[in-house]
Amino acid sequence: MDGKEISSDQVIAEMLEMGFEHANVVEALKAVGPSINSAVEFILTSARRSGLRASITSTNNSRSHMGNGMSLRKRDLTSTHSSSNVRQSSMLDHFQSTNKSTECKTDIVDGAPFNKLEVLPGSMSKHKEPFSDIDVDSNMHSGSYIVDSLQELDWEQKASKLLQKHFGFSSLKSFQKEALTAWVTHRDCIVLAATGSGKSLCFQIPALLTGKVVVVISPLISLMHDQCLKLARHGISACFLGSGQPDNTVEQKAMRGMYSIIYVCPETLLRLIKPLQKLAKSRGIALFAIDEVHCVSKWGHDFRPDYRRLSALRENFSTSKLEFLKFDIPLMALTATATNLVREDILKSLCMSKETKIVLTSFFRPNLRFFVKHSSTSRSSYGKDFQELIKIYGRKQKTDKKKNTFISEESQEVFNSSDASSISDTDSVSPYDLDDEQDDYVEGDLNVLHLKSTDGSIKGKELSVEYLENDIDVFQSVDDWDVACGEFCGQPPQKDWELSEIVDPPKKPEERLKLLKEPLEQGPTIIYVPTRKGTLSIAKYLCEFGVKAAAYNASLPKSHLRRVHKEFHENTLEVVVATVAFGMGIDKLNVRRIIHYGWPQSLEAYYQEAGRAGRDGKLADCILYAKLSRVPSLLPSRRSDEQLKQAYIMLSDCFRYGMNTSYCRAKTLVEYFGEDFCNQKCLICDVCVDGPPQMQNLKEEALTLLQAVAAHYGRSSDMDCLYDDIHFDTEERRLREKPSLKMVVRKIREQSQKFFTTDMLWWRGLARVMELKGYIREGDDKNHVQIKYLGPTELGLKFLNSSCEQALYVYPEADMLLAEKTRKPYSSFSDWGKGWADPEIRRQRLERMQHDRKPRMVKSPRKSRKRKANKVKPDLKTCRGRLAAKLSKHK
Ligand SMILES: Nc1ncnc2c1ncn2[C@@H]1O[C@H](COP(=O)(O)OP(=O)(O)OP(=O)(O)O)[C@@H](O)[C@H]1O
Ligand SMILES: [Mg+2]
Repeated sequence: MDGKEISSDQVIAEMLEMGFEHANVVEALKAVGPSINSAVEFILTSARRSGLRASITSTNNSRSHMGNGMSLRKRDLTSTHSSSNVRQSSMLDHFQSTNKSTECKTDIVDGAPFNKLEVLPGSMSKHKEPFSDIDVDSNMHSGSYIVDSLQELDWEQKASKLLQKHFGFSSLKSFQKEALTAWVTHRDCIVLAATGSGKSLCFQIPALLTGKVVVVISPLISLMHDQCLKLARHGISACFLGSGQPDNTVEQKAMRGMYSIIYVCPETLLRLIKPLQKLAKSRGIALFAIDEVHCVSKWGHDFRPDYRRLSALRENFSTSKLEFLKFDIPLMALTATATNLVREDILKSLCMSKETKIVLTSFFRPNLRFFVKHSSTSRSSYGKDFQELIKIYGRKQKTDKKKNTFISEESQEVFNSSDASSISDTDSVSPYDLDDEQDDYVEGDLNVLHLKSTDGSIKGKELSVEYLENDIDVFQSVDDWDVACGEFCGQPPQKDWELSEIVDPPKKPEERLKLLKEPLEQGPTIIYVPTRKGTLSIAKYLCEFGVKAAAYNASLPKSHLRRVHKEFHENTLEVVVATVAFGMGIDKLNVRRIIHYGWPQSLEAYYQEAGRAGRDGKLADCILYAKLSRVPSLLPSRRSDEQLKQAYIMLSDCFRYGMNTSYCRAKTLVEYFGEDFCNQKCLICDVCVDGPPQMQNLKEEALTLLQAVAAHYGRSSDMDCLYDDIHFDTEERRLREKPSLKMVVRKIREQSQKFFTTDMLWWRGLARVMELKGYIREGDDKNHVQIKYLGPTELGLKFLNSSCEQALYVYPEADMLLAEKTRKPYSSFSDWGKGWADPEIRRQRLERMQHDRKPRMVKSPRKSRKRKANKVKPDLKTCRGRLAAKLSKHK
């Protein structure tokens, strides 16, 4: 008996579910009685004895008997397969998950790592031998098995059963079905599905369906660890390999086929090609899944060079390389954030087949409410910005700091030792927010400046520790995780899914509108900040108000980080204030708010982080607090020239997202990823709720700006334009060929009565709008987040020249509105106001303002030298030559 009384019917039912044929089971029961173990043993040995012929016959019989799944058949099964042989691995899962045998009962210690595979049922022991010893039929290969067994079993039905049994879900989502259908038909597949939509199941199910191994390539040890832990809870054995794996026997065991799912980082995978080829021959590899596949692409937001080398998968696991394969082992690439460009790059870099199936789900998450709010994101704005959080989570009185601070003592020390004074306290819109030099530097909030090297990359030693999260794999070393044993036994599935109720997010507009009236349910908040210091400072602030908050960044002690993870998952922590190190794959259902406190570096990163909210389908908020008056800067990272350029483009897209006032936020986001958003609006973001601002006819302003630009390039004289009064003297033109926005606005203010009080910030917005309309272009060949040096376009010149009366109605953007709001009410009657009317006084004032200006950052001597060198007056001959060339070019 298998540890307890069990009837023949039960044994038959269990074994049928495991995939054995009815006839074989009945025969086995006749021979050994109602014992699953003995019956399995009997079938396996008799199959081996009879040269596997019998099982083929029965497979065919059962196929006709079951009569389903035939449409999936791609090729004839000419080889001999040992269904029993391959099903041994299903058995492994089965025993681990159902805990039916006495042996299993002793093996599985609740919550403890699974380290006693050696004492699994006797039938398994053959497969515990080193792979060189495995008795493998050379005709048995992963591909034909999949087709064979899945046809006979109706994979959809079987998958549903497994889903219910292991995960407690009633059905596969349609995109999961699509991805699995591609896999069943041996096709490569790219799965592009929203964050939290359930991509992992697409590669977990194949392991359960076939009993073969699924190899998952993942970028972070923490992510692998997290997933292994979850799988174990759902009764699926898994392990992760790589530098973070403390137990060196795990790798050998994995290569012998003892885990259903193996997580590896790309480097490890490349090292293990040979053993994996042997594994493909022995237990079989059902699938290679490349999770977070956007890491492959240089155009993505989280490029990892090692991911590019994963083309080795196609090279080494194809029919041309491995004779025993009948088709290439399928690749499944998964991500939540890939633009069209990134998708193309993935296909090419991984050498995916021409028939690759692209499974695309909507990126739209109807239960997420997006907001953008202006804030200086400095200490002085905490009170205003976190008022709501304190109201929700805070205890009644300001509490004893020490008692309630969820920052470990070590991190407290880090905080105390940091120079808090370096955190800017200003909340006002400064006329210097548009800093001419800003984009030449990589700078941050904390006055920490880092120069790029001449090749555009950033030297390692010059990187600030404040921002390094992108360059550090937070948990990549052995010490980082207290993993007593890096293997995860499939324990009997626990019904922990019942703890969190998952609802279908509202799809219909009326349902979404209803959300507006609903308060957010209870649940934790994650605040993402760009700097490590910021995490400490905000967490400390919140703790002082009794909020259970904790900081999380890569510099903090690992014990603290582990505690934060644990308490966050256990709902003990209310707010985690983190850098991007609190990273990919955080899968907690009830996160109610994701707050970004400072500009993210790309919309991809933003959407991925924001996507951690509301995975239970209930309403959740994604709020971006950013200093809208300031053009964001790139955080330091090692980048090639090409990557730097791309990084600027992505940051610029993100900046535009923040500046937008008229286009639904959700629509912007999903369209960014190439999706046609079928809804006009999400109805619940700030733009949809508040409505766009009133359109303004800015024709005069636009013409004035164009006129000033054209004048600089010497184009106004040959044109019949209305605004001929703005001119640059030739000296100015000679000294600086490219007119910066600042310079142009200064000219406009000086020479046009009407515009002398207008704010720089306002013109910045207009310049961006005009760039989008194609009237002006960036006149510099360097990278900028926002148009900086203005150049006219043909379309712009046409517009300038046209005598058409048509108005130019545009929606003012966020910076323009901000400028209007903070506009100083200069009265034309005040002395100050009158002074501005006088060109000489105005010139003096502007000059004084330039002088009074405090340096915003420590500028490196090297850069200053460069700038000085730029200012050296060129000789007359050179200037004339340049001007002549320019004019002839324009004519
Ligand atoms: N068929 C299903 N029915 C109901 N819930 C599901 C289903 N498939 C997956 N889920 C649940 O969806 C949640 C998210 O799953 P998963 O971590 O795989 O998401 P993901 O798409 O990989 O997200 P990310 O992009 O953040 O990695 C999990 O809690 C999972 O249990
Ligand atoms: Mg995932």
